[in-house]
Amino acid sequence: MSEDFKQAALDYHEFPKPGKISIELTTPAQTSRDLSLAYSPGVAEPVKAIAADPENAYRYTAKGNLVAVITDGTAILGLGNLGPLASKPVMEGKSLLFKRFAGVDSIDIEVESESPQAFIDTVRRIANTFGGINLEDIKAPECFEIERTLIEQCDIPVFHDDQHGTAIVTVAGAMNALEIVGKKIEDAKMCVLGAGAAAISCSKLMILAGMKPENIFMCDRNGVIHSGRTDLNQYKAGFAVETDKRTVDDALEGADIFLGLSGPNMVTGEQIKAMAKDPIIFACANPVPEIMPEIVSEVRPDAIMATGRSDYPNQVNNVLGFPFIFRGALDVRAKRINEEMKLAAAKALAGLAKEPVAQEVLDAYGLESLEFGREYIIPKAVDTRLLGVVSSAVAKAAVDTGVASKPYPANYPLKTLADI
Ligand SMILES: NC(=O)C1=CN([C@@H]2O[C@H](COP(=O)(O)OP(=O)(O)OC[C@H]3O[C@@H](n4cnc5c(N)ncnc54)[C@H](OP(=O)(O)O)[C@@H]3O)[C@@H](O)[C@H]2O)C=CC1
Ligand SMILES: CC(=O)C(=O)O
Ligand SMILES: [Mg+2]
Repeated sequence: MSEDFKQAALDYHEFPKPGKISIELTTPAQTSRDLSLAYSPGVAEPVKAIAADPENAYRYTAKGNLVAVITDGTAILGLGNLGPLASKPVMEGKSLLFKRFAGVDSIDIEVESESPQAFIDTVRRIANTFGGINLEDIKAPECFEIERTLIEQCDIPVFHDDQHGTAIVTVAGAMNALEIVGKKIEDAKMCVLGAGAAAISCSKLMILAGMKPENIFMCDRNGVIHSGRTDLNQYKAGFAVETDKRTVDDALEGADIFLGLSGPNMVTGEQIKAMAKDPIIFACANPVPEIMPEIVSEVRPDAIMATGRSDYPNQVNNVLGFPFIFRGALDVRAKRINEEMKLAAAKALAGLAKEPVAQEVLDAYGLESLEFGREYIIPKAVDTRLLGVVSSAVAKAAVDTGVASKPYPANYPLKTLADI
């Protein structure tokens, strides 16, 4: 990043007001009567209605369209454990994306917690306020138990974005990339660098989409996760394979897909030379990928390349998932976000990339044309059709699998934010 760009990023966050989000009123609050309705004495009426029936919270408060973005700051992007306060710009950023792309109101909450249990207790105690909880940037392995327990204890959707949002977008991109190079997911071999929240969840969804577990070579700091290792936690152990491969170089040799969910500049051009023909390289660490696209195009011009960033083609980033997944889940008041809803979202994303691209999308990216192919495997974040296509696929899957408390909405598929 140039010094100019770094300063521009700081200025963006400082001006015109510090931060990226604020709260707006939805009802009039000008006159004495307005205030009597909004506050005392009028507010007592919805209070009594909710006390009599908790469902009324969805009718009389902002709960139904409000998602908490909650973190402990232990895995902020690929920057590591910099603590809750430092994570606030990322969490405000997620709130910005929720509102901008899917009309979901959201507030960031950065929790200082001494243990996973303390974090769980904090989230559980404030869950009533929200229609959904988006867990963000919580490191593995703690994130798995945190999410599992909160799903069990809360009656609203709890979704760890780094796990499932990332997995949905990765599977969508990988399905399309494999189609473009004429390979089948059942035959594809994948080297995964990283064995944390995102890597484990992406690998699980790839298996659900058809990849063979024995074709996944996952690597952590100690190399390939194989059946001879005795240092694995239960989540990594689920990916231990019977193999002679030991290093990242071994795992890359002959691999059809490289999926990087680790940290900056972890692999070199030399290392990816050994991948199979037409390699698919998803270097998804943020903000600096495992390998830069410029290096890949030099050594492997036959590669399909994706990063998590907005400034290169093929942005494989959970921004394409979480706003629309919550939109669909909230609108049918789903109790949880299940595997069927995740796969439906992935398929909807993959399908949209094959449709003609709107002029407004081309304008936003300064492009003359764009069509399904090596440089366009996944829709652009500003594509307004994402709202309708992904949220309706998620809502339909929720209704079909019995986790929705409301029917498929009459106003679906949504065309614009004004339809919400
Ligand atoms: N594009 C996108 O949409 C997303 C991208 N990401 C990116 O993925 C990365 C990981 O995030 P997340 O899963 O949440 O974090 P976690 O802390 O849960 O996992 C990090 C993983 O990276 C591994 N790792 C770190 N350094 C190395 C190394 N030198 N060699 C091998 N493995 C290494 C760790 O290995 P070990 O287990 O040995 O400690 C760990 O398994 C981040 O860069 C993040 O920005 C995450 C979510 C979404
Ligand atoms: C994109 C994202 O959530 C991450 O890099 O952590
Ligand atoms: Mg994240």
